[in-house]
Amino acid sequence: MSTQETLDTAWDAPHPELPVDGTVIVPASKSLTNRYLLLAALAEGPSRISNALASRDSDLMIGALRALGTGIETRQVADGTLELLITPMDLGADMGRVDIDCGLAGTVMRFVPPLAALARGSFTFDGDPHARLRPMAPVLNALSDLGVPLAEHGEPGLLPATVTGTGSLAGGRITVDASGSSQFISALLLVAARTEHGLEITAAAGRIASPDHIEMTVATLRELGVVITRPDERSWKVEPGNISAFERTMEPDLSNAGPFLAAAMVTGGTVRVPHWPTSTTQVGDQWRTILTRMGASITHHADGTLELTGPAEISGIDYADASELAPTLAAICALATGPSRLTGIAHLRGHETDRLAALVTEINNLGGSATELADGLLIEPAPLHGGEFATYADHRMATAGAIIGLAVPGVKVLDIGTTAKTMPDFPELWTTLAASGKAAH
Ligand SMILES: O=C(O)C1=C[C@@H](OP(=O)(O)O)[C@@H](O)[C@H](O)C1
Ligand SMILES: C=C(OP(=O)(O)O)C(=O)O
Repeated sequence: MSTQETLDTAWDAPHPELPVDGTVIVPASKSLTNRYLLLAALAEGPSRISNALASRDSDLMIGALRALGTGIETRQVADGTLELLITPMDLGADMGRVDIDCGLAGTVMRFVPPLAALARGSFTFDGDPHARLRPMAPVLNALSDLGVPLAEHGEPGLLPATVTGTGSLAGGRITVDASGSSQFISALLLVAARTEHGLEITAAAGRIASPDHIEMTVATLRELGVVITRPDERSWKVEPGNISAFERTMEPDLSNAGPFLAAAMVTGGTVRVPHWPTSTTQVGDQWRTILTRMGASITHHADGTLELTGPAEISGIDYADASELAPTLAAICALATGPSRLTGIAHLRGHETDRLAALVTEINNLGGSATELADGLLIEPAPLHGGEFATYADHRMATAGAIIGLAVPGVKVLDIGTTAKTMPDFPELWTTLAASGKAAH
C-alpha cells in the first residue's frame, strides 16, 4: 500500500483507559442469512427472513439471486432490523446473459454457480481483485462433471467463469476436494434436492476444511424438509424433492460476536451479547469453550444474554479447526501470557487474503512473536507496541487490529471500512464499546 493510501485510510484504534463494560447487539449471521436466501430462491413458495444481515456479502447474495430471477423485497422494520420477502426463481425462465458480482464473498462465488446451473441462461461470475485468487476449481470441476457447460476466462480454477444453465440438472455422483474450503461441498448440497435424480457427494481423500460449516448446511436443509443420508462419514446423499417455504429469524453472527467478547478479554472488562442462541449450528458458539479455556468467566443468562468477564491475565491455548474464528483468536493470543498453537487452518491461505501470512506479518510488525506453521500459527508472548496494522481487504484482519489496539496504545488500522463485508456498523459499535468503561466509572 502506498504512503498516500495509508494516510488516507488509517483508523486510530480506540485505546480506552478503563476496562470496557457494555452490551452489544451483534448483527445477524452472514452464513445463515446467505444460506436461507439461497434456499428461499429454490423453495416451493414465498419465504420471509427476519433480522436479516445488512452487509456487503448479503447485498451481493441478494444481487446475485435477483439476477437469477428471484424476487426479493427488503423492508426496514420499526425496530431497525431488516426483513426480506423472497419469491422463488422460475427455473424455466430464460434469463439471457447475466453478469454476477461476487465481490469477495465466498458464499456468493461458491454457492451461486451451482444455482445458476439449475437456471436458464449464461451467467458470468467475477468479483474483487482478490476474489480472482480464491480457489474455485472444486466447485467448477463438480459442475463440469455433472455435465454443465463452463467457460473459464482467466487462470483455470479461478474467477472469472461462465456457467450455462439449461433450466435443469440431472444430478448423480461426484467427488469433491474439500481441503481448500467447506463451501465447495455446501454449495452442491444446497441445490442437490432440486436436481432430477438427487446428488451423492463424496469428499475426496484429505482434510475437510471448516467441517462445522457443512454441518450447518445439512441442518438447514433438513429443517426445510430435504432428505439427506450419510452413506459413509465422507459422503452425503441428497434425495430429489421440494424445499419448504419458511419464515425464520436470523441469529446474531456469533463469529462476529468474537471481537466484542475479545474486547472484554483484553481489557479485563465485561461484555454482554443479547439473543445468544441456546442451540445453534454456528461455529461462533465455540467462543464459550475457547474463551473459558483462556480465562474468561462466562454466564448464559435465562433471557439469552451471554455475559463474559475477561481475566486479569489471558492464558494461551492450543486449538484446532478455529476456521473463521482464527483471526480474532490470533489477536487475543498475541495478548496472552503463554504460547498458543492454532492448527487445522491451512486453508485460511485461500480466504479473503492469505490470513496466516497476514496475521504473522501484522502481529510481528507490532513487536509480537507469531510464526506460520504448515497448518496454522504459533503465537508466543511478546510485548507489543503501536504501529500500522494492514488489513488486506479482509474484514477479520480489521477487527483483529482493533482488538490489539484496545490493549496497546497507538495502533492504526488501515481500511477499517473493510468490515462492511459482514458488519458495516463495526467502527461505531466498537467506538461505543471502547468508551463504555469510561461511562461506567
Ligand atoms: O459456509 C460458510 O458460510 C462459510 C464457510 C467457511 O469457509 P471455509 O470452509 O472456506 O473456511 C467460513 O470460513 C466462511 O466464513 C463461511
Ligand atoms: C472466510 C470468510 O468469508 P467467506 O464467506 O467470504 O469465505 C470469513 O468471513 O471469515
